[in-house]
Amino acid sequence: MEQLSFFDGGGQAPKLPSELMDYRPGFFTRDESDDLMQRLKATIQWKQETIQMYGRLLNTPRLTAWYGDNSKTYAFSGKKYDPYPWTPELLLIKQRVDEAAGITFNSVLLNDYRNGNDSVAWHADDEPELGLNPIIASVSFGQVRRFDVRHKQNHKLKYSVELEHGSLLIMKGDLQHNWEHQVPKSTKAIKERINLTFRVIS
Ligand SMILES: O=C(O)CCC(=O)C(=O)O
Ligand SMILES: [Fe+2]
Repeated sequence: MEQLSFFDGGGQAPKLPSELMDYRPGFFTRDESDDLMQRLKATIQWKQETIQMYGRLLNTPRLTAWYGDNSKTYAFSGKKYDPYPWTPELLLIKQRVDEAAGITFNSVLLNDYRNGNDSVAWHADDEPELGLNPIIASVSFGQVRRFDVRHKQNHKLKYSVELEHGSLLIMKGDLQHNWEHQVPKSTKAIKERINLTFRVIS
């Protein structure tokens, strides 16, 4: 097993541990990625969800959408979702991702980070219907954003990767069990990013 590195915030980000994450930049070509980003922006039924926090109703800081096989409902942040049926764009992406991961995914959660103010807070995708140590395949289009991973018991154990336009990140091992991840806000004026996380829901 590889030695875990401490991330000091400066210098080079450590190499990603291959038992947790497999990062493939350029999984989709630039032309494919430009085209898919535009099509997803136009065709996905994006929604601004709300979350109950500290007794207040807050807007989720990004737009989301849930697609997949119609029998697979998904409970997320205390709500139940019925997925929309697969679209041609999603099936095209899913086919490539299924092949790369060697898995037939049955659902996808989409996130639209409209600008640097949109983000996802520290969490793990550890809902029971995903099973123990699930494989989740994450596809990114548009603005490069930083994806941080930290160990739940030791926040100094931390990795970061810049998720590029057209990239694939396969999350595996105990990443959803012993680690958590985030996409932090950015104070810079940055563009839109769309992320898709393909999952197997039981
Ligand atoms: O946008 C990303 O790269 C991660 C999204 C994520 O963690 C999630 O939807 O559960
Ligand atoms: Fe996640």
